[in-house]
Amino acid sequence: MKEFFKQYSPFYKNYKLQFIYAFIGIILVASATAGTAYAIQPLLDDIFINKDEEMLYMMPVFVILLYTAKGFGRYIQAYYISFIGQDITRIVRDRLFSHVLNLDMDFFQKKHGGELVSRIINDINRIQQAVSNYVAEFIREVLTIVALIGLVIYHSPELAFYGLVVLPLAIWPLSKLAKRMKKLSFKSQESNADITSSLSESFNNIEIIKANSTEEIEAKKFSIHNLNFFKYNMKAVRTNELTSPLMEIIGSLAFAAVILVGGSKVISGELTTGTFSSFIAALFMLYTPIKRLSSLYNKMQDALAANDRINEMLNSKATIISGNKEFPENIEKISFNNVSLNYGDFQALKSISFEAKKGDKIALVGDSGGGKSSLINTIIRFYDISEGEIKLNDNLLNELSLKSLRENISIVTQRVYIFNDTISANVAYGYEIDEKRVIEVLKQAHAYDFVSKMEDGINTKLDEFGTNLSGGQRQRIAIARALYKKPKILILDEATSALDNESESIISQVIDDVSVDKITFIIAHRLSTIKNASKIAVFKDGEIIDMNTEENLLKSCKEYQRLYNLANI
Ligand SMILES: Nc1ncnc2c1ncn2[C@@H]1O[C@H](COP(=O)(O)OP(=O)(O)OP(=O)(O)O)[C@@H](O)[C@H]1O
Repeated sequence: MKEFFKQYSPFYKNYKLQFIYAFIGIILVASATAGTAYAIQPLLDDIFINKDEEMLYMMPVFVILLYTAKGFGRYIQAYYISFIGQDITRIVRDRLFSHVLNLDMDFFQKKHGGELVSRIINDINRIQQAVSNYVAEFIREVLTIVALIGLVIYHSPELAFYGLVVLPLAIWPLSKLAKRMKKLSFKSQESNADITSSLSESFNNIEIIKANSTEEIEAKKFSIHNLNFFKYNMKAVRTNELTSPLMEIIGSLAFAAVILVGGSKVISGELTTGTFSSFIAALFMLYTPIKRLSSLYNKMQDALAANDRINEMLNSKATIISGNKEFPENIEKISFNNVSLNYGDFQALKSISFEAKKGDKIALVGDSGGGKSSLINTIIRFYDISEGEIKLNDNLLNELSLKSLRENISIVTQRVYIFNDTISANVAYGYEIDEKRVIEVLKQAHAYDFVSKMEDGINTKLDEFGTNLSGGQRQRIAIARALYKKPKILILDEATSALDNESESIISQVIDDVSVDKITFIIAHRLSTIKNASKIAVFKDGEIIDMNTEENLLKSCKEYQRLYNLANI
């Protein structure tokens, strides 16, 4: 808990004014609560017993004032405290999202998208209450307790002793309950993340679910996660709700003692009825904030568990570190020297060495799993190599700034990413929209024909998955996006796989034209796509077993002959 507040206290200094207003509210609530208990004594002694008429008119005014002050105090406290909580969580959520976006590709491969969504939304919501409301409630309840304890001691120190002596008894069971709450909160949050993951998986894979009629299977899988969530929540409710009866039973012991001792003092005339009633009222009122404090402590455990999960993410660091050199103005060559790449224990690339020059179109071919995409991963630094070196001109790849490196590389993969925005914003993604250039690259990508026929042309809105486009049209938009930023390295990973033969051959021509001032890598299973490649690298089990022109490979490389024959069956 100390750690938690240490982590969030630096935020508080930005909210000095809001804290002052909230604190005024808290003081009003605490003192009005104690005032209400105090009011019972003059009510009984002066009005009912001494029949004091002046008091009869003063008391109603006093009570209205007390409750108005309490209501007003509660309102400003609630408003300003919520403001602080909402604002801190907004900032933490922004920070967490941009931190996560900057983590390695590997992190995203291992974590489920739904789990990340759950942490950024649900876990942060759970800390919102803790950073603000719980703090305010804590202060308010403590002040109320102090004011009420002051009042009971003022009325009768002896009775106060009997009324309060049992309190320490409650500490041990309450702390046990709190520990259990933290454990349960952690489990409940994990199963909440499972629910979100399961939902996002189902909606992302809806096509395959429908095509295989697996709605029922998926619904059953979901209901298992849902049931787990329910079970953990119910366990948490059981634990949390125990606090209240526990406190009440302990409180009843105190009341019993007070009635016995206090009652006999009233009978013997040592105490007035009014003082005794006011004392009892204060004691009653005292147990409410104490009960609230202990349930606050339990709820805090939920926030602590959420915070542990948030910190786990904030503490994961990117291992792909940016260099500080700019990408060379004029790219001459890229060279691979004995490059290996491991994914954990698995070696995906083994001793790769070759060089590609400006204007080269390097085709990467080979069986599935051969390592072609892994090579691309090393160029764009989605993964860092385990051995060897990659150089751009004479700069080591990892000496370049990541931003500059990625600004100068365009990659088109088989999976096309469309953002929920206009066609022009999708094409110019990450850059200022220059409509002339958008149209130019759409034409190059052979996409302008269909775009210009759309109702709003390049301003037509696409949805997130580009469902208002065909597969081939989506690919053309992706190719236009890749050309828009005038990359110095162009990577096409099965980028034309969804195109018909005619469009594919036109786009191959376009690629030939644009590739003169860049280095182009092309991965394609359709060998017609790579017929104009300057060199073809043949991958097998993470190695390049041969690299040559198609003509030479057909003469001397058995593996290429095999691929060629397979492709031409
Ligand atoms: N992120 C990853 N983590 C662990 N292993 C991976 C990862 N990406 C790829 N691999 C493994 O590395 C090997 C090479 O994969 P890669 O994607 O480079 O092959 P590929 O030649 O591009 O295949 P395809 O033609 O099917 O796209 C495969 O065995 C694959 O399972």
